[in-house]
Amino acid sequence: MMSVLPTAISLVAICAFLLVVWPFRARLKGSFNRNPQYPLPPGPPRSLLVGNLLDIPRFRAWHKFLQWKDQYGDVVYAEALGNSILILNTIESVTDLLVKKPSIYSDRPIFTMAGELMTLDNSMPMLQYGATWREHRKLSRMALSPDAVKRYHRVQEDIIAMYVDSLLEHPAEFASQLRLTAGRIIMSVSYGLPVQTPDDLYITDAEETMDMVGKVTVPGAFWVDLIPCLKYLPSWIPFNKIHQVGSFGRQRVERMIARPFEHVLEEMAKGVARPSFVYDCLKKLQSNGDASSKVSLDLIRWAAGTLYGAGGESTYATILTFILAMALYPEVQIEIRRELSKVVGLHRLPSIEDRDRLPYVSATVKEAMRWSPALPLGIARRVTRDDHYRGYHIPRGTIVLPNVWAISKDDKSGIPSERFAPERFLQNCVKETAIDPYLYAFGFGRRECPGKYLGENNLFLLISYISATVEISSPQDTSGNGIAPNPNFTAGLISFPEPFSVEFTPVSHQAVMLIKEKVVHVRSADQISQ
Ligand code: HEM
Repeated sequence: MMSVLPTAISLVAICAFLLVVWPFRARLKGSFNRNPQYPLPPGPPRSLLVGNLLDIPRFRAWHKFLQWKDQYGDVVYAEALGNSILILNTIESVTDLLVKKPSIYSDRPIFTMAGELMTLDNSMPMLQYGATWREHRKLSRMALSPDAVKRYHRVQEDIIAMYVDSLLEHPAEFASQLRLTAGRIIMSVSYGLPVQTPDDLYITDAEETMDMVGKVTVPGAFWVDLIPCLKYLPSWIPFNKIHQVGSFGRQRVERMIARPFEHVLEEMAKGVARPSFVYDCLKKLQSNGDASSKVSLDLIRWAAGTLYGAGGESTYATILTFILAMALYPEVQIEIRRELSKVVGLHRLPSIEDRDRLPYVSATVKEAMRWSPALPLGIARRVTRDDHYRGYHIPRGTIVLPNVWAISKDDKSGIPSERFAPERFLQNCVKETAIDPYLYAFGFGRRECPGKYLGENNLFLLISYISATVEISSPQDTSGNGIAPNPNFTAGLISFPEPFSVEFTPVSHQAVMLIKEKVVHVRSADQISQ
């Protein structure tokens, strides 16, 4: 009895603290920080204890935020358990804050579960805005600048040709093969893994880890993200899984970033490593006489691991969206093929160099990014200093969510936003073109996606190779009627279409032969170099 009493008292004290003091944190902070000249931005009424926690849906919050835009305006303020949240619903407000005030709006919120407990706060998308983040950006510029990505055109074309071949041979696996393809491109860029690699093992590893990351980074997925001091609760407390989940995630993340990196170290030691981001970085370290510095090796390890995590899933999500849209809007495919046959002809496959002469295909790439953006709320930011905007006070520590989904719903072109219509981006088709998704789908300001140029090339090549070779259609029922897939999308940080079925039919014998010849060539070149 004597030993139970202190434990019970401390539990009651912890619970009292969590329930009573913590939720008032923002209010208390606010009353010290608040500039009385400026009120907080408008937003839904907040309850005393939990703020708007119960108003913000755990899944697809972007829909609710769009409704709030109609009720409260472009810039909406909310609170959840003591955390201030600012939702930016227009490109103007995002540009004013995230682009024009980079020193205040380039930090990231702290995710206790994913960041601290699973160690993902070492990865570039989650790194705090500071010296280490700058080092990461410097390294990624070396591999991903507009000039640097030209080196990857060949390998992108080879891997994408193999994907299109898999559509002909194993059409039912179109989604899993696409994920593998997006992963292979990044693995090849980051670690120099061969095109048809026996090391798909690394990709499967990374996919599983990224699945987990997608779930654990949904804002509000864990109470410990809303109330960080919960991490101090001892693991023996019943139902407290915080440390167990954290430790499982940490091991997965460590495996994902360590194994392919060690593979490159081994290949370099044998003298057979292929050029890659890791190879280039390690060579540079060697030439600086810094090759055994643990800090530098760790930095490269994390920078490379981050590329896969950040780049593979967003490419997969965007192209899966394109495939779904093509089953629903066959007229778009007809137009793409018409343009491809006019500009590229029927005797070769498209290439990056054709892009400027393919305005409809380029507009389709934009429409695939707009119709259902891969990151509907971008990646959140955190305000590092008190600020004011449009007469409102923005408190330090506020989490900022750019509502990319709301921005993408603009219909100033006159074409309803629900329709998949590349024409909205073509000056000769509409009076006023829609906002260019390159201004929002890849993020903003200093934290804008560093993989943008590689990503754009992936999207362009995938869309043009697929369209040049196969026609995508809805499956048919027994009476021959098309069963149109439902355009439903998942609810994580990265949102992609929920599983759906489509059919792929070769557009011509000639188109199939072009892909087959390319694949034979890729396979033999790959074998020679192994
Ligand atoms: C369709 C393709 C892609 C889309 C839609 C996309 C989108 C995004 C978005 C929205 C962000 C957040 C930016 C912000 O906070 O403002 C981001 C960050 C990032 N992306 Fe991408 N991305 C794509 C492809 C890639 C690729 C191919 C790579 C790497 C090879 C990559 C690497 C990164 C990294 C490292 C970050 C974190 C940047 C930072 O926090 O400083 N992305 N991306």
